[in-house]
Amino acid sequence: MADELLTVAEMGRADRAAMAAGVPGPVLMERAGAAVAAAALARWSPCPVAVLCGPGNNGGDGFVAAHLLAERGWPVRLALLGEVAALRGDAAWAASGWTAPVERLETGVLDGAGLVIDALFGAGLSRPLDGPAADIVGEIGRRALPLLAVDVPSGVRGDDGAVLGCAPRADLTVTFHRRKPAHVLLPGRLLCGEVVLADIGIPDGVVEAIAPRTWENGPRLWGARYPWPRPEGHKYSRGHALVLGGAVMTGAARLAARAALRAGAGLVTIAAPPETVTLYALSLPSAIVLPAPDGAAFEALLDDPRRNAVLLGPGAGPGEALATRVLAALARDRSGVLDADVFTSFAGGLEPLALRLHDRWVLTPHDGEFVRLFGPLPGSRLDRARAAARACGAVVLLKGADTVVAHPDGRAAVTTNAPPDLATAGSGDVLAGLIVGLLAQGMDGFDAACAGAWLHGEAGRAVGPGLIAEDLPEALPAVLRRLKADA
Ligand SMILES: NC(=O)C1=CN([C@@H]2O[C@H](COP(=O)(O)OP(=O)(O)OC[C@H]3O[C@@H](n4cnc5c(N)ncnc54)[C@H](O)[C@@H]3O)[C@@H](O)[C@H]2O)[C@@H](O)CC1
Ligand SMILES: Nc1ncnc2c1ncn2[C@@H]1O[C@H](COP(=O)(O)OP(=O)(O)O)[C@@H](O)[C@H]1O
Ligand SMILES: [K+]
Repeated sequence: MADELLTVAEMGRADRAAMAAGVPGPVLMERAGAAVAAAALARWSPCPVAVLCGPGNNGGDGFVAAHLLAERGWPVRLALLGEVAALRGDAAWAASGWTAPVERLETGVLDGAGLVIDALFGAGLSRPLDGPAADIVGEIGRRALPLLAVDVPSGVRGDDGAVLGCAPRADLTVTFHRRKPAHVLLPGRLLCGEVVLADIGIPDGVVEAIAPRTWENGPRLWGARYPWPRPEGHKYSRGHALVLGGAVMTGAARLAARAALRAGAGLVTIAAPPETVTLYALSLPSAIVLPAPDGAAFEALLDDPRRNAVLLGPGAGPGEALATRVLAALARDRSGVLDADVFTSFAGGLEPLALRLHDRWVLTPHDGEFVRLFGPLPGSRLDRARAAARACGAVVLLKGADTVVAHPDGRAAVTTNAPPDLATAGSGDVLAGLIVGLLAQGMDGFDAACAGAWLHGEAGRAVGPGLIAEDLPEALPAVLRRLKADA
């Protein structure tokens, strides 16, 4: 499945470009409807079907699919929101191929149905569902009917996966040409069920011309630049990460350091408060643990240019001391990750960071931390992460079930492989460690954030139920072995 995600406007451009290149609208609609019918035939045994059509082209796809399923002998009832006479363009053409009755959109059309095809609204959804459309969506849920959604479950907004009014939960969603953000962002992703991407013959070259800026996160995005160890390499050629260790919450930096080592950093130094040196050293034999009693000692560690990537925040404790160390790291030519307590330390005061950040730094806030630093930005998680990256000049990774990575230049990726088992204390520290480990090996900020989030998700899946954060670094070798085998 292609990784690019098209906005509704970009998909409209793709449709128009295809038509301009000589593929007529009805041909696109015929192929879209045929893909819907094929998906129904592939997944369900013949059964009575209720096809629910809306007033636009999404409804047009429904008319085509209804016709093809009826041709195959499936008992089909079709109901339309509005009047046939009001249909325009390709949808009117599609309706003309349906000679059986067109029913009014009422819940009675669901009686006896073994499958519902939802072709009410797709890309054209412009306001919350109400009236008969909302009634029937509610009834589909109450009756728990199997559902195939055309393009998106009706009520889900294509650009951000938000639900306008209400939307049904589909078992299968058939979408066309490329997926939309709604197929990967929550809650849309959860309402789509399985997503099938159908080729409707939009010519090669259309996507390249549109040059989309959003992707599903996965190895195809960054795998070619993954920093596998080279035969002639040595530990000094694999980067050296410096992790600021806290005095009280020592687990966070320990998890992060371990993850940085597992990600392949050649060396990891933990800058530790003197009284904690033994603790850090005993629990992490492969890390270097050095005492850093004050800011000057930390700066001395930073001054060694071999320590090329820095992680600050996990377990560090918020406040002036952390803020000073962050600014010291940013004053040097390093890459790094800012996480956790950094966001509290700079709450409401982005400017000192924004002045110094650049795109070899990655900020990894969860939603709460994000608001603390960037304020309540409007829009979807994609919009907010993009706006934040632009505002601070660094890569922003907004954590959650649908983690978004955004670059200041507008590129963004949505991570879809993370299981909810990752929602456990310390899991974010591991993520920060993975990213700093990849940065130390020379990956750029966007690649490192995307790769780190994806590896984190895969490690989470490998462990599954019962996962605790300590398991994640240990799960990494098997994940990396598979990644390398597939490369
Ligand atoms: N050539 C094309 O443009 C193609 C379009 N395709 C299909 O066409 C769909 C997009 O078609 P449209 O742009 O016509 O949009 P839709 O069919 O999604 O809906 C547009 C219509 O619904 C009305 N509407 C929007 N929200 C409403 C609400 N909440 N309550 C009541 N009415 C509402 C609008 O006023 C408009 O009349 C895609 O999702 C896809 O399924 C496919 O056939 C492939 C080719
Ligand atoms: N429901 C979920 N599904 C998938 N991943 C999740 C979910 N909730 C949280 N996560 C992931 O778990 C990690 C939690 O990080 P964070 O909130 O910083 O925890 P901590 O500070 O305890 O380490 C993040 O990578 C986040 O994306
Ligand atoms: K739909």
